[in-house]
Amino acid sequence: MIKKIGVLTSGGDAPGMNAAIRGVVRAALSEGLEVYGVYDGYLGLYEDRIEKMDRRSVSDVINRGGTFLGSARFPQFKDEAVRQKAIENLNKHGIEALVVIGGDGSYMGAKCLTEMGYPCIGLPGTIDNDVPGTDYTIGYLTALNCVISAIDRLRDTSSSHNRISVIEVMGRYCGDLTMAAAIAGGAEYAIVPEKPYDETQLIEDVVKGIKNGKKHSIIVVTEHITDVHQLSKKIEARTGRETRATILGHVQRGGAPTAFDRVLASRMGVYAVDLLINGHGGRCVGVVSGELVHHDIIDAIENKRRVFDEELYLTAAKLF
Ligand SMILES: Nc1ncnc2c1ncn2[C@@H]1O[C@H](COP(=O)(O)OP(=O)(O)O)[C@@H](O)[C@H]1O
Ligand SMILES: O=P(O)(O)OC[C@H]1O[C@](O)(COP(=O)(O)O)[C@@H](O)[C@@H]1O
Ligand SMILES: [Mg+2]
Repeated sequence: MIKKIGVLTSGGDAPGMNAAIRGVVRAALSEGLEVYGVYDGYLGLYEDRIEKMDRRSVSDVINRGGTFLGSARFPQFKDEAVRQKAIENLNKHGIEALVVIGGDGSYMGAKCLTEMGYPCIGLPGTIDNDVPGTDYTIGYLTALNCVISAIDRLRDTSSSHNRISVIEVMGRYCGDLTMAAAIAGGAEYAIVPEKPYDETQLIEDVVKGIKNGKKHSIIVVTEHITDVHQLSKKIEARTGRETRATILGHVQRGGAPTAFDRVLASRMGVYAVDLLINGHGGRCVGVVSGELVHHDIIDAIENKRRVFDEELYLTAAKLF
């Protein structure tokens, strides 16, 4: 049976990553395994910054946002020779399998290691909710709460000033955060990457809203679709209403994880260790309809697509 495992966090940090590391470390120790933490994701793996963890290593972290192990973007990991060095480092420590907590990019890294014969388990950790094979990623719902509270605040001031508010939300190329925040924040318009964007139509809809008596409007837009400052200027020019753009930025990534994310992360951490002691490597973990599931990581990346939630989209359309 497997005796030594490693754990790392990679890509953009997400609230609940600490709870997931803690789940992996404590479950592994409870099962009699040795567990090693890797600092700063694949970068630390390459640079051999690896330390043995004990139960106290993960004390006082369950409530903290971010990741105490650190994270990194390390594009060099796409290079096979770099990954080979990482595997050599793992072998040197006698670490037989690695739990990777991260988003779609980190999953690619874990898939590549698995293809090179080194077994990995992927846990979905990203605010973007863009990982295949799971309904929710660790950190998504915490970030969603943050976005909603920002929208609430912007609503207060934009309604006081009869202004239009354009709010840019993270998500990379996934509109889940935008869609859900728009519904929960009572926004008038949600612009997401999964649907065509028609700027002229949007501006005319805003004009129509004003004609129908709207005193202010909230438009929520996923990043990378348009320049929200330019869009605001165009809306202001067409409507004659003051319009302000707000890019929420990295505040969305921080803060204490919600109860849901702490529980989800803890469950997934324990589940990852269960998979490894039962001889499963090369898997990625998800939660589907409340149940934990695991998929082949290579198949999940090559063949599973994130399905856009049409029902949510249609619901939003009736509420705006
Ligand atoms: N195609 C790939 N092959 C190997 N490693 C990758 C690949 N894509 C991403 N990675 C690794 O995963 C890291 C995190 O990916 P990134 O997309 O930045 O964040 P996330 O995992 O949160 O989506 C990258 O910095 C890189 O080290
Ligand atoms: O922190 P950075 O490097 O500026 O990256 C910002 C990106 O990271 C995210 O916050 C999280 O994305 P990942 O989980 O893919 O890392 C995206 O929503 C955003 O586009
Ligand atoms: Mg990603």
